[in-house]
Amino acid sequence: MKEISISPKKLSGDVNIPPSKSMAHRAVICASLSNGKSIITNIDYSDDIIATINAMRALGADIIEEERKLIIDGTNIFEKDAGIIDCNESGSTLRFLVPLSIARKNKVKFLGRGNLGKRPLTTFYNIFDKQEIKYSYKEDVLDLCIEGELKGGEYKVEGNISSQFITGLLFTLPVLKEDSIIEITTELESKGYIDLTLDMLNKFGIKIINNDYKQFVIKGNQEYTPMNYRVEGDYSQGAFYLCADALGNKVKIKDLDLNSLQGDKEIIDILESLGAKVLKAEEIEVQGWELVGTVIDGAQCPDVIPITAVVCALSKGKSRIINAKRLRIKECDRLKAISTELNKLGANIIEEEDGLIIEGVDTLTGGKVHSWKDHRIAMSLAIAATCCVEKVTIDYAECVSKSYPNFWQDYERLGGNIDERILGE
Ligand SMILES: O=C(O)C1=C[C@@H](OP(=O)(O)O)[C@@H](O)[C@H](O)C1
Ligand SMILES: C=C(OP(=O)(O)O)C(=O)O
Repeated sequence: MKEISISPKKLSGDVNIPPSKSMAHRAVICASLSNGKSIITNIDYSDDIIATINAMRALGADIIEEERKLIIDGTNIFEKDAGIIDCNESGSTLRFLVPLSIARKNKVKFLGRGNLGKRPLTTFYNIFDKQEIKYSYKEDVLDLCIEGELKGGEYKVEGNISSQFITGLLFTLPVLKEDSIIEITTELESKGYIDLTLDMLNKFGIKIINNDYKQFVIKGNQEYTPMNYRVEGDYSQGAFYLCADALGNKVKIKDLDLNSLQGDKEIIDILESLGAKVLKAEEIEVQGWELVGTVIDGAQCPDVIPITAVVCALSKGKSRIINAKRLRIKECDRLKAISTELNKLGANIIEEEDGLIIEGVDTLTGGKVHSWKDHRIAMSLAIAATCCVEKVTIDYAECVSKSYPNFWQDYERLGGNIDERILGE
């Protein structure tokens, strides 16, 4: 276990935001399904992306790793039995690849770690029951065996548990023999992630009709065509620095596309609604000396809510975060985690069933906090530490490798004052 102690200090300088994890997952999957060679550049080898690369290899893709670049040939996809797919802690890898693994008759076992075995999969189990696909799983740890072949047709899927189920089906249904329709039975949350999926599919030659996110019409027998693609910067990670700036740090943020389809771009609107001034140029900067609490809807951008809570904790008056129930089924219960840990630092946050009520305070103190082994909680606490008057110590700091392996190096390069200690397990 790595413990990091941060002494109070503001961050300043330039940071290159790492490539979007969501877009990298999608590019690796689409390239692996293409008949021919694709080159995917600006790759960061985070734990989640490594899981997807290895999973696509297990399904038959040929993937060569070079420095920040992948050469992917999907010509032999589905030509061997998948065997074991280790998703590590990546919900995206699991939910994207469960349907894909049985696009052809297959017998496959999914393994994983951390909270992954506790995150919902019932949407897929309901489909398996309907299609008589054999499966067995263990409670709480991810150990899922599936045997069978997915058929096209009519799918009914809830929109408010995880958009990742829908993305998984959108990757898979075009390569089945039959045509398919997906009906979304409840209001769709995380819509931006479906946009990313549809956009990437379109780039790789797959056509899907989107009837206002209520219904997706998908022709079968389609073919993915290879292409070269550069992964753009990640708004979910950029959010940490945008929020840091709103709290008085001075970081210039590079490689965030202002025209991006990423749903987490909403962090810019959130900061503006709190009174921050966002300077939108090639390098984005935020100024925020008069932040005032407001109501923030988490339905479409769950991943930026923990860091948003840090900003609200230091904004004047009351903020409410609403429609954020899904944060409870991520790497940890993120509503509980962020409220508990920020309160240890002197914040005033009350947890509600599907959100948070945050009464702003003038300053945060310091002390020992728990990362809950969740990358987004650890990084949020590290940004909070830049506003604390005393030292902040964060445990299991290595968990950032799930999405941003160089986070602590970047933090230190920006002047962050950190001390590292390696302890036992
Ligand atoms: O499709 C994706 O890349 C993701 C979808 C979101 O999940 P939900 O749809 O479950 O909210 C998000 O939280 C996750 O980090 C990445
Ligand atoms: C929830 C996340 O990812 P995943 O669902 O892919 O595990 C995340 O990166 O915050």
